[in-house]
Amino acid sequence: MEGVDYLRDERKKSEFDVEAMKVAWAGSREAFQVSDRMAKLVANDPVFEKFSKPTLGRKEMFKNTLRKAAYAWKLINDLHLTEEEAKWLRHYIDEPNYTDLQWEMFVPALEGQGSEEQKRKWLPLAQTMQIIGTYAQTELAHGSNVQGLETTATFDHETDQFVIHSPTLTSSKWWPGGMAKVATHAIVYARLIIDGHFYGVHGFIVQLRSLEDHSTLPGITVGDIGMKFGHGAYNTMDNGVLRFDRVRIPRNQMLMRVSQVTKEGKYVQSDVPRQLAYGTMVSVRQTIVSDASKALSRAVCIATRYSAIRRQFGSHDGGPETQVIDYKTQQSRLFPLLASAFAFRFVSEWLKSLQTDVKQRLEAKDFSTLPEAHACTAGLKSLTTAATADGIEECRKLCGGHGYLISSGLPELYAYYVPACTYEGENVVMMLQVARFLVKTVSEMSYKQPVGTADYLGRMAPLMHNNCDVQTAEDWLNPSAIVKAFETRAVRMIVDCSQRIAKFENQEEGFAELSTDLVEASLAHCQLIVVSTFIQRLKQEIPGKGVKQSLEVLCYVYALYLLHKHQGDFLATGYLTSKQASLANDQLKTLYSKVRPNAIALVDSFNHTDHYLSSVLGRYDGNVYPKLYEAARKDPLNDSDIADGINQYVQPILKQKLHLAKL
Ligand SMILES: CCCCCCCC/C=C\CCCCCCCCCCCCC/C=C/C(=O)SCCNC(=O)CCNC(=O)[C@H](O)C(C)(C)COP(=O)(O)OP(=O)(O)OC[C@H]1O[C@@H](n2cnc3c(N)ncnc32)[C@H](O)[C@@H]1OP(=O)(O)O
Ligand SMILES: Cc1cc2nc3c(=O)[nH]c(=O)nc-3n(C[C@H](O)[C@H](O)[C@H](O)COP(=O)(O)OP(=O)(O)OC[C@H]3O[C@@H](n4cnc5c(N)ncnc54)[C@H](O)[C@@H]3O)c2cc1C
Repeated sequence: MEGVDYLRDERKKSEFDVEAMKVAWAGSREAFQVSDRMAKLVANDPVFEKFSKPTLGRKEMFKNTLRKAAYAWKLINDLHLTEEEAKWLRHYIDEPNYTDLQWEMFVPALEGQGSEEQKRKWLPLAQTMQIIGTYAQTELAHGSNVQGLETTATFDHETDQFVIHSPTLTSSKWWPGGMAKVATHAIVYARLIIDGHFYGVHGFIVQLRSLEDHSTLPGITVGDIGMKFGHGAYNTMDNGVLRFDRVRIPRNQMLMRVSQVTKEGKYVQSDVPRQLAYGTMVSVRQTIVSDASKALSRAVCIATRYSAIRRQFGSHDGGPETQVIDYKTQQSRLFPLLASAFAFRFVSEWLKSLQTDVKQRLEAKDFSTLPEAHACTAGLKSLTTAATADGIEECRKLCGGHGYLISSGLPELYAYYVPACTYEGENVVMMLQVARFLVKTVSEMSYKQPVGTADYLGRMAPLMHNNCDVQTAEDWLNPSAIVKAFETRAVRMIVDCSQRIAKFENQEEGFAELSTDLVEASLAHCQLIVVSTFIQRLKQEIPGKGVKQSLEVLCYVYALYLLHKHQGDFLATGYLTSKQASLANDQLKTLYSKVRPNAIALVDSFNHTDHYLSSVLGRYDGNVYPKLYEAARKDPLNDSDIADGINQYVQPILKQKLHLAKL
């Protein structure tokens, strides 16, 4: 039997309706249809071929990406694609490029931070790509500490302009995507100075390049910051360095929704919180959570299909060897990642609805849910990107040696993905933001009832004293037992930190001293959100034979896997006995055997095309070995029998007549 037959057999084992599961994964039938249409459009168009990418040099690779982006823009216009379709199209093209910054950051920054007048002027230009923008916040010396940025924007009364300047080497903007070679404009974050007074960091629209011939404008120095981790992965993007030598822009190019500077040089803070200036980061963090489930599902799909095809050991009578997916150790590493992909998918949907709600409230000048939305987005960004980056690497290992080949699709996926742990808020820094929110919520509880994702803190008294009543492994198959365990662990960790901070004379000092524990408490809080959201999702109607049941199994796998992984927390907080923790682990192993027959069908439900996966190991048809061999044959080193350099550097060594004694 070949891999093709193995996957065919696996698909027959499925206990649920795969087509219905595809809809559940996508969120709705319409969402499925849009993404499916765009996936096929990209996969069937030779312009979007990407197998040659690993062999291209940086310049060729960059040019090739520009070509694809231009063609994609033509398709978007010619086919009158909707915003949603265009987003999926870019997603399936699968090469980071300047349009990510244009659509994910530049346009949202104008929308979220521009005044009505500014939006009227700049948005049509950006939305029709007459200008191309980037988000220039991070500098050589400061990324996380936004208030520490050094670039200055000094108001000049006489000319009614701001003077944008890079006073030091360390104030050079460093990292913004698309900035080195493509962007014509940037939202530049700089310290506002009026009459020698500092008014904090604000965003300014600055033109970098001529719209006539694309040359850099006077006073601007811009370039690429150099190759990044992994060859093909993120090197299609021109992350840039940018310096200003007293560049002048009109006063009306400061983003003026949150605060304004008048013609007279008066600084006016409007009635919206100044944190709204960070709104672009919040919206992109939500997109990043959604991206996490896509990246993880991609890696899991490759590793699962390959694990069903790969056989090692176990043949005693000349019969077939054991499929590696049947090893319990393989299952215990793979299936929690499969469950995590679904968990992240559902939590990202929930986060999107939370953001929509916050947006509507902001329009009505209700800012009450902003701190919670910030904490949720920051925390879930951190949790999902960290787990996804680790998960992709685990999938590479699950594929043994072949996982290390570029043709497996995993090394480049990892290299592309791993900076998500750093950009848009370094993960530890983000968890500390969650901790601030939690500690503050606890300290305000005597006069303010916690709401939303923090509402369980309001039930602190029972949660501090309850004990787990699980007695058998089956008792763990109960959503309320699971939620109670996660709530109790989180509440006890947060309260413990809060009480210890309160003992410090200086609270900031206490916070710093306890920051490692605080990060763990924040993680416990965020895991509770993911687990509860999964459980809530299962309370909704989910059509299709066996779909809900399969998702229930995955939900328990996700929760009990976390419980097992973090059992130290659950035991240390005194909620569980070691016997109950061990029962949870027994149940987890039983659940793995329920996932096993459905594993291939579950990864098929992601509806990933072979083009998108770009993996010989993850091919839908399972024809792995012949295609691995074929891919290897195509390597440029195999173009000729005698490679360049052999005659020059190897032959002379072979032809030396040295005697051992002389060596
Ligand atoms: C084969 C492989 C290839 C595969 C390729 C596949 C490619 C696919 C390609 C395309 C697909 C298309 C779809 C794309 C989707 C992809 C996603 C998009 C990716 C975009 C690309 C990435 C580009 C990256 C950009 C960046 O990184 S931009 C820079 C981001 N920078 C940061 O995030 C900085 C982090 N720092 C901060 O956020 C803050 O400064 C801080 C740490 C929060 C500051 O803290 P603090 O000093 O306390 O701040 P204060 O200003 O004093 O605030 C105090 C107060 O405010 C609260 N606060 C803080 N922030 C917020 C906020 N945002 N909202 C509300 N409130 C906030 C804070 O909690 C305090 O509150 P209290 O006073 O109450 O305590
Ligand atoms: C691929 C990529 C693309 C990017 N694109 C853009 C872009 O388009 N536009 C843009 O403006 N920026 C961009 N960035 C920059 C990115 O946003 C920053 O790198 C990120 O915000 C982290 O900041 P930093 O580099 O200053 O890290 P640092 O803050 O210097 O982090 C270094 C270490 O210090 C720790 N640390 C920092 N502060 C604290 C603290 N208070 N407490 C405890 N530990 C702390 C961190 O946990 C980390 O371990 C990009 C970065 C990458 C890698």
